[in-house]
Amino acid sequence: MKTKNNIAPVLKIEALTKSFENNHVLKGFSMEMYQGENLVIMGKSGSGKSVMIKCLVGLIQPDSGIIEIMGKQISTLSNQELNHLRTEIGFLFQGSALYDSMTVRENLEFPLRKHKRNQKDIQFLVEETLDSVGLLNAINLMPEELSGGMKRRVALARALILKPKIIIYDEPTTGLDPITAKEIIQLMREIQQHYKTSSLIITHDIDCARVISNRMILLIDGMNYAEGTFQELLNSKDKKIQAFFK
Ligand SMILES: Nc1ncnc2c1ncn2[C@@H]1O[C@H](COP(=O)(O)OP(=O)(O)OP(=O)(O)O)[C@@H](O)[C@H]1O
Repeated sequence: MKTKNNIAPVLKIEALTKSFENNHVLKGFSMEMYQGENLVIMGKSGSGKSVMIKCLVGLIQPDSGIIEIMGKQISTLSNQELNHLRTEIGFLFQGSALYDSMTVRENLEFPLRKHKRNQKDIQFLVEETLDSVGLLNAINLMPEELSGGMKRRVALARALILKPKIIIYDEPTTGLDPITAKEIIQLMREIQQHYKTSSLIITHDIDCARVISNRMILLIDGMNYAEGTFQELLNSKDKKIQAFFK
């Protein structure tokens, strides 16, 4: 396997293509992500970020290309192996997507049920994870009783509860006021330090990208058009790159 400084990537995408009829969305997108890094992917609306994530987690089939997660090529895995691999990945989707009819505790218990843990372990994990997002006191509340920022924290706790090696954040600050967005970004940084996860962050929020990214990739015209640190990309003279920072 190709490595950088002898470290294998936790995630590797090579020459990914996906079209919907004449709409060629991904045209050979490649990237690598390494353990412990916060990698931000930016791209204009409709550039194919969600399509890329769906390919990554096996929700849609790419037309061609290779995806490796922790050294495993996902197209070669059985459903059972794929399901197991998915437990190593946490997701924070747009809009939080909590179950409205369940309490915070039940929302967090839900992903654990499938994994045959005993009630005592479940209770411990739920409380530990809620504490790590600063919301232990909200454990018995219903989602409708939470603010937007609290909902996002609970969703983050749910993404973390199986202690994933990779977390995928899809627009983590969308719909939040600037102060709450800053709090969520700060929490993402703390979580990365505490759990040593690798984070793939899809965002339009340039402030979020500046604060959180160790490295960024710009998805333009279906390709990995540019990658580098925030500062490197900010200093670029390329007009397509500059457009992101205006
Ligand atoms: N299931 C599908 N069938 C047909 N076209 C699709 C499908 N899913 C996505 N597309 C098309 O693929 C393109 C990329 O969509 P995608 O949702 O990945 O964009 P995005 O970069 O995530 O945008 P946004 O930032 O607005 O969320 C769009 O033109 C979209 O219409």
